[in-house]
Amino acid sequence: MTLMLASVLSREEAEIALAHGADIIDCKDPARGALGALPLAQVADIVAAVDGRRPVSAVVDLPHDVAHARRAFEEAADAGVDYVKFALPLTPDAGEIVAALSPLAQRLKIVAVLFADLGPDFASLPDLAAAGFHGAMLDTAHKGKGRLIDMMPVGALSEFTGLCRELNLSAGLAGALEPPDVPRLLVTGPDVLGFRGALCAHGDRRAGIDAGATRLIRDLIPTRRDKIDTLAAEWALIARGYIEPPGLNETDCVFLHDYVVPMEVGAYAHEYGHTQRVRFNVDAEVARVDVTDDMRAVFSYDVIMDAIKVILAGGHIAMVETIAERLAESVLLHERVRSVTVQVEKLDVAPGAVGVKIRRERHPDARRVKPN
Ligand SMILES: O=C[C@H](O)COP(=O)(O)O
Repeated sequence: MTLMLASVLSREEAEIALAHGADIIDCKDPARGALGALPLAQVADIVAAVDGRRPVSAVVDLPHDVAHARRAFEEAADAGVDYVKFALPLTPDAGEIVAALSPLAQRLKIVAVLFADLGPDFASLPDLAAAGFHGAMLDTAHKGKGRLIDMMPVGALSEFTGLCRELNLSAGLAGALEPPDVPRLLVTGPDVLGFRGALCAHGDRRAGIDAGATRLIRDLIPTRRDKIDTLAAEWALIARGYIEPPGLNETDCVFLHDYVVPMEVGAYAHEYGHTQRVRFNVDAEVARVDVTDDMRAVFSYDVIMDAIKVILAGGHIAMVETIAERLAESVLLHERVRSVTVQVEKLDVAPGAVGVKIRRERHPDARRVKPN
């Protein structure tokens, strides 16, 4: 289950985020860059306002002196937060700092933040796990210069969340995320999606948290159904195909046609070590919901394209059949998809195209029913 993290700078913003479904309240000062710490008194005030209704995280500016770094974390813990986030240094002594913070990991959930636009080194993830850290989060350092998915392809994001999963680290993704990014990033299986800008009016991370914007993000992230208690949430269930829309049983087709990418594919020895052109044609039969122009109801062709990119990021694949099966399975993960037809063709093997075309349906039992 992916959790929604909302970055706030006051108790008033924390109340809005809580009222509209945030799972984690993150204390951060957007006026101080990508990972600006709030004064401890403000953090303590937010903790008091939240009053245990949800976990609270806080950003700590990491002093480079290890003793001071440890003290900064202890002060955050004393303020009552559940998680502490800090920017993992890119300097050679990062491992030393991680090791020095390790003893604190017994009493505090520590999350190291890596920046997708600063050339993060995923090789540091095992050190974080060995130090007992709770998790790692990919964010963007230069706000206003693009979204996370602009800075790092979805295949690399999927690699990050996969590595974290293997290391039993919580995997967070953030970075100027916008509503259309949410279904695309859910495909990578993050434990946490973090937001500030998308929760604010007009996406301006330095404006205040906006109730409607926060509600939209909440509705885009599937939540435990036992928390569903509003018509809007029920409608979100309809949009995701958990329950049948009243009186509607038609489907729409969302497609991606003639998408040609260079890919390492083939079973012959001579097909290894280089790419060849592969063409994708995908038609997803999607349950129609009687709405327009609302992100909550969208099953986007982006999701199909991202699923292909995630498969590509996995390296050489011998059989086009394997590619087709994995792609169909990934697209069918989305509750609104009733069936999908996938055609995968190699274009450089013969004068024409060779490949496979499959059709897979959602298993009837897979359809969720509205909680009673
Ligand atoms: O961890 C969450 C960050 O505060 C994300 O902020 P942003 O959405 O403005 O990039």
